[in-house]
Amino acid sequence: MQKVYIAGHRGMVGGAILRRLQSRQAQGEDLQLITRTHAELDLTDQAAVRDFMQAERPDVVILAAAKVGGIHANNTYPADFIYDNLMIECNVIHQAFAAGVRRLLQLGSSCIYPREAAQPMREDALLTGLLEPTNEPYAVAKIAGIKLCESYNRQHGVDYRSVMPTNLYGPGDNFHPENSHVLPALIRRFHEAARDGLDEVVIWGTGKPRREFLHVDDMAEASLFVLDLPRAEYEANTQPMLSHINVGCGQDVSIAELAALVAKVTGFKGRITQDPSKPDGTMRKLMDVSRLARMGWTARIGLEDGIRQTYAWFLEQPEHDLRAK
Ligand SMILES: NC(=O)C1=CN([C@@H]2O[C@H](COP(=O)(O)OP(=O)(O)OC[C@H]3O[C@@H](n4cnc5c(N)ncnc54)[C@H](OP(=O)(O)O)[C@@H]3O)[C@@H](O)[C@H]2O)C=CC1
Ligand SMILES: C[C@H]1O[C@H](OP(=O)(O)OP(=O)(O)OC[C@H]2O[C@@H](n3cnc4c(=O)[nH]c(N)nc43)[C@H](O)[C@@H]2O)[C@@H](O)[C@@H](O)C1=O
Repeated sequence: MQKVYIAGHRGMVGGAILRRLQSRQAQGEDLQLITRTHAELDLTDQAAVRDFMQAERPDVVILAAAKVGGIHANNTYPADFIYDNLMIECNVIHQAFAAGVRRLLQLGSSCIYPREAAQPMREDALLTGLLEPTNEPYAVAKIAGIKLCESYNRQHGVDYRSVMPTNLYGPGDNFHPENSHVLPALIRRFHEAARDGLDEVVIWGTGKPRREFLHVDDMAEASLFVLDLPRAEYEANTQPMLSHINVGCGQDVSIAELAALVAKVTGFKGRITQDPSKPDGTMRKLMDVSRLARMGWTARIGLEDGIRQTYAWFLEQPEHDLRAK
């Protein structure tokens, strides 16, 4: 029996990972799944995390809890983004180690790479240049997460792994009108405009930045694929001080193209205009996913199909479940 703690199981990614593990359980895999809500266990509280890890002593930890948000939230609450994420990573990774956890997977983000990184961005672009200012505090915390794992591996011989997802979307996303990422924000805005018969939808920035979008079910599958790799295979494909693995689909679209796609899916027929007073952020961040492809995993869910499935899910949710208040 393996005892697996999923931190952040009520979030978009943690929820998708939990569903996959529950379906494995249902198929007979001998797993014990441990979860705590944010209200039950604040991961920024060192003593609470220590007590929890000592009491539960999981075999495996999946760290999918983080302070997460789009460009506006990152730019508006930089102290929350750096403090919460550093504290969560330090507490979960150190206290997991102290409780004897040998294997851990933590989730970073494609924003760890320099703003001007060569495209597509390879893992070895890390720490080669300046970061994008709109999310630098969050990115610094996410880089610290990678370095924490590598340092515990090097000093203590544990097996702590890192995956770096591109921009994610899907069921369970945050549809808040200001603090969310672009895809849920546009699904909500275009849906409401179509519903209310508006003739214009405004998108932030110039529409020219390009982003790569991965469906959360692909992300959950990739996370467990990386977690389940035999240690020798993980180590053969990474380096002790360059141990993270990019996760993406390998294709990007401009924000203007994305808006047109969301308009099509939601049935909005009016004009799409831009608000250039809002930040564009990084102009392009396309992942080089060849490391993960060599190891045997590639994405399956296409963008239009993924948006259609997410929109269908969105339509089924009561307003209060969309984190949109
Ligand atoms: N969404 C995206 O586009 C991307 C996400 N990632 C990474 O993937 C991971 C998962 O993100 P995602 O699922 O989208 O985010 P969500 O916001 O959907 O989920 C994060 C979860 O973490 C919990 N959490 C936050 N702070 C604490 C805390 N102090 N104590 C306990 N729990 C806490 C949240 O609970 P509550 O809501 O109650 O605060 C929430 O359930 C994160 O590491 C994120 O950085 C990386 C790239 C892109
Ligand atoms: C995952 C990733 O997410 C963030 O980085 P980002 O990719 O810049 O995030 P975003 O999804 O918010 O925006 C993408 C682009 O889209 C444009 N855009 C248009 N209209 C809306 C809109 O309505 N909302 C939002 N949020 N953006 C919009 C927006 O102006 C930008 O050009 C960081 O948290 C970072 O730390 C991180 O890891």
